[in-house]
Order: sequence, then C-alpha cells, then structure tokens
Amino acid sequence: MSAVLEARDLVAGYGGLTVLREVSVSVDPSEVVVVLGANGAGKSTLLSALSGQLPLTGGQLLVDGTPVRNARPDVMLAKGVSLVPQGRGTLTGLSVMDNLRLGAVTRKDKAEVGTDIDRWFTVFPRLAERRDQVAGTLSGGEQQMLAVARAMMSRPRLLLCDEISLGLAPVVVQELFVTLAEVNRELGTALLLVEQNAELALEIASRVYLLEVGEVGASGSAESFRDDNSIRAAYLGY
Ligand SMILES: Nc1ncnc2c1ncn2[C@@H]1O[C@H](COP(=O)(O)OP(=O)(O)OP(=O)(O)O)[C@@H](O)[C@H]1O
Repeated sequence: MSAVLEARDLVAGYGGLTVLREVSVSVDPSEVVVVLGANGAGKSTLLSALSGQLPLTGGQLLVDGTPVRNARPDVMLAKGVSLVPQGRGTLTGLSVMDNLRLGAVTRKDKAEVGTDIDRWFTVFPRLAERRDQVAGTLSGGEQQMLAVARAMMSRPRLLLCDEISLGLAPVVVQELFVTLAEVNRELGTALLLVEQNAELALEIASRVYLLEVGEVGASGSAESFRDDNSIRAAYLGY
C-alpha cells in the first residue's frame, strides 16, 4: 500500500534561509499523524511545502507512490491534499456559503456539492445558522470550523491542519478534535496535524514525527511518545 503522501528528503526555505533539511515523512491512507516540534522548528514550513504553497529546493513529493511534478497548491488539491492554514483559512469578505462553495471549486462532481454543504452544516450547526454571514465577522471558533469545512469541501484524502486550536477556547478545541476524529473514521480522510495542543493531537493520532531545527529528530507510535518522559516534559507539560 502506498502512502497518500510521502515527502522524500525535502529541502525548502525562504530566500537564502534553508528551513527544512532533507525531511522525509509519510502519511498512509486514513492514518492520523502528528508533527511535534519547538517554536521555529519548521512545522508550518513543512505543511506549506507538502501542500505546494512553498516551492521545494530539493527532494520530492509522491502521491500514491507517484512523484508529483510541479507541486503547486492547485495540483496538490486536485490530488487530494488540502490545507487548513494557520490563522484560519477563510475568505473573510465572503459569506459562509460562498466560502464553502469555493472550497469545492476543484471538484468534478458538482452535483453533490449541495449535499456536502448540508453535511457540514449538520456537523457545525453554528455555521448553518450563519450561512449568509460574512466570514470575517464570525467568532474565532466559528471561523476555524469554517476553515475545516471549507478545506473538506474538496473531499480531500489528506487534510493538513496547521495549529487549528490556536487561540480557541478549550471547549471549542475539544469539539473540533471530536469532529476531526469523526471525519477520519467516517470518511477515511487521513490527517496530518501540526498542533500546540500535543496532548489532544496524540489522543487521535497513531504516529508522530518530531521536528528539530528543520530535521526529523525522532518518529514513532503516538503511544511510545506519550510514554516517553522527556517528550512528555517538553511537549505535554507533565
Ligand atoms: N515567510 C517567511 N520568511 C522568512 N522566514 C520565515 C518565513 N516563515 C517562517 N520563517 C522562518 O522559518 C523558520 C521555521 O518557521 P515555521 O513557522 O515553519 O516554524 P514552526 O515550527 O511552525 O514554529 P511555531 O511553532 O512557532 O509556529 C523560523 O525560523 C521562521 O522565522
């Protein structure tokens, strides 16, 4: 079985600054993987590179075992890799409905777009009540729900989530993680989570990569990371 997405020896950065140094990670179909790392380790940069937002200066991306040429965001989206970027990926000037419709823009099965919008309104009733409201006036939690639903409207096989709990109340974070676990279980969507709330992420993840200054310092099962005293002290705070 090929990974939905595999990164081999990725090198990427900004101008003259190399952030990712030969990073290799993979996510299997329906797998939940979490990337941990200190501030500035390169976690967001990794998700940008995996979603085609940041050009690679070395290495390769493979989808279903096949190398991706020209990994631009639209290409990666069409291949089933969708990003929920840090800081809420919504178009703030557009309504909730229009954000969701635009999330489906790459899909060929347009007939089912309405059904999917209804599904996400069932998952997030607060969005249904605000369907005509401009996204920029939603609360932080509502915007994050919209960002997840919008990214899911492309029916991705892999959802990349960059710090979706940032700035949200614990109860909203809990709700979002329950939803992500359901999405994974019921739709089979694989998840790659970059998350400050490591404890919650480890609850739903089966595997972990630890990024250290742009390199994979360690990897293993979520269980082994939870049982590791130094990891617990550094990332789980107990
Ligand atoms: N657009 C950019 N231009 C230049 N340098 C950048 C840019 N974005 C990030 N960096 C730098 O790249 C390095 C990695 O940043 P990145 O945001 O990927 O880390 P992170 O692990 O996600 O950190 P955090 O947990 O603090 O969000 C940092 O040193 C950062 O200053």
